[in-house]
Amino acid sequence: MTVKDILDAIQSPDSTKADIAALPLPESYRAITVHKDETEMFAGLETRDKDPRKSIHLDEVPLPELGPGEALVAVMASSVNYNSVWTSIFEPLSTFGFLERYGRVSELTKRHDLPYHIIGSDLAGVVLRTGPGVNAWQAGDEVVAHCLSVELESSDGHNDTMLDPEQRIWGFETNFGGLAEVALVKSNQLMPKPDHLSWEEAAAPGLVNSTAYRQLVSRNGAGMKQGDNVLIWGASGGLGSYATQFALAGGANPICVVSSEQKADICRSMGADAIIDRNAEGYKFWKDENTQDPKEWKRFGKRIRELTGGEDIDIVFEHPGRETFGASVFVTRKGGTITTCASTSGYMHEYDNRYLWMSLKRIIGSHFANYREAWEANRLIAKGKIHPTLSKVYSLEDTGQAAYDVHRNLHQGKVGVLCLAPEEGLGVRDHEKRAQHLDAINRFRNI
Ligand SMILES: C/C=C/C(=O)SCCNC(=O)CCNC(=O)[C@H](O)C(C)(C)COP(=O)(O)OP(=O)(O)OC[C@H]1O[C@@H](n2cnc3c(N)ncnc32)[C@H](O)[C@@H]1OP(=O)(O)O
Ligand SMILES: NC(=O)C1=CN([C@@H]2O[C@H](COP(=O)(O)OP(=O)(O)OC[C@H]3O[C@@H](n4cnc5c(N)ncnc54)[C@H](OP(=O)(O)O)[C@@H]3O)[C@@H](O)[C@H]2O)C=CC1
Repeated sequence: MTVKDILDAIQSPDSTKADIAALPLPESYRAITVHKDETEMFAGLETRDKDPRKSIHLDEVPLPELGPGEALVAVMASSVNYNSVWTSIFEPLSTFGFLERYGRVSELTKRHDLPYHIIGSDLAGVVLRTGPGVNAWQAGDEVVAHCLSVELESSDGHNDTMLDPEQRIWGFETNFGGLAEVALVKSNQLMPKPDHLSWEEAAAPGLVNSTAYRQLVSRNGAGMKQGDNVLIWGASGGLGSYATQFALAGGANPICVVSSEQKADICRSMGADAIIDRNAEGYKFWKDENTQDPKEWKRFGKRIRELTGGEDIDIVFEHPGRETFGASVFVTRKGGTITTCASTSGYMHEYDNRYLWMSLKRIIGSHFANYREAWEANRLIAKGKIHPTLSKVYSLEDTGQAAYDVHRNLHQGKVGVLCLAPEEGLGVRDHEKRAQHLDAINRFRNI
């Protein structure tokens, strides 16, 4: 049995779930990997000069053993997330350290500690097999997978699964990720594939949509409410394109920061009207590598007040990190919230703490989403209330180029990858629902 036979069975209109369940599993499959013996290949280079096209490989790999509570999924499509960029440039750490640590947890997790790391934290596809103890899902189910991997053996994670001491991001801190023809997931990562979307559209939102949902909407994050002024950095990027949609759909007032007129247009087409082009307006929050310029924070804050009719920011949706964090803390209103999930430009932040404590502001750390939050975020996609922001789609062979584009900020919204799907546009089941949302679904395409 080869992967090609599996694809044929999935694509055949006559296949039943029983047929898929009866398919023998392939011994190997193609997967995007980075190699442990190459972790030093970029030593001495600046971050921006580390080229994912050099470190990302397409390899034939053996199928991993299926354990209890797990599922093997035939991956029709995946997407590029920034965590795969981090893995491919071995920053801030080599992810092989995560695999080694996971491998020490149990006999079964040893499988993950390999000299290659199959990366990728999103997928849309079809369940091939489930392990012992899995009842909610069966072979043939069309699914997407979120990227929260938890052991749940400790009480710490039973209120909010993100707090599990063995919480990991699948395809980043675990092996057998989604940028591959087959992926291994825990069955509690599975969610129904939105039926009005193609495989590549369904694979695009998962990670960023769930993260933006927790960070901005959930009470575990900023708990956004109607009328809030929400400053969204990178408002047309991966996270930001979902944060902007959540702000608009939730009756808040997004103030979108972008770096080009083209990106400003995308935000306008989503329905936002308060937009700051950080490039055109030339904000320079740092005078040099070690000194910030509070006058620039103030100029930025004045611009926000012009756009809001004199109001300041209730919630900052932060992720650029070092470059913007001082400004983010400054422009937040008294009692407001800065919610952060990343530090793309550097994780050693500096801000003037007087503006935080004297004005009773709060900084909230947020990371991915718990199962319930991921499910709620996916439900909004399935209902057509939030839409994928897929711009460009690459083949599995070209994943290195796709990751390069994201690393160099050459992309818009989300970048998709076809894994088993032979072409774009397949997998749509509800054409009527799709027709109602077609413009929104295609908003980011080919720009
Ligand atoms: C969904 C998508 C998400 C994204 O895209 S996020 C962006 C990409 N992700 C990242 O950039 C994050 C990458 N990860 C990291 O950089 C590291 O992963 C962390 C900095 C988050 C953690 O570092 P580490 O070295 O893994 O863990 P330690 O907690 O620093 O543990 C080292 C030692 O320090 C001890 N320790 C921890 N807390 C304390 C404490 N409070 N007091 C004393 N010791 C402490 C531990 O036990 C351990 O010790 P022992 O080495 O001996 O085992
Ligand atoms: N903790 C978590 O759960 C998650 C963390 N992340 C992390 O969040 C970060 C962003 O991810 P994602 O949105 O997918 O990435 P994208 O690259 O798709 O989007 C980020 C956007 O941020 C803007 N940006 C980048 N650098 C700067 C800067 N120095 N100053 C101001 N704006 C900047 C850019 O927009 P423009 O040029 O238009 O301003 C860019 O498009 C990554 O570091 C990622 O690892 C992502 C998802 C989950």
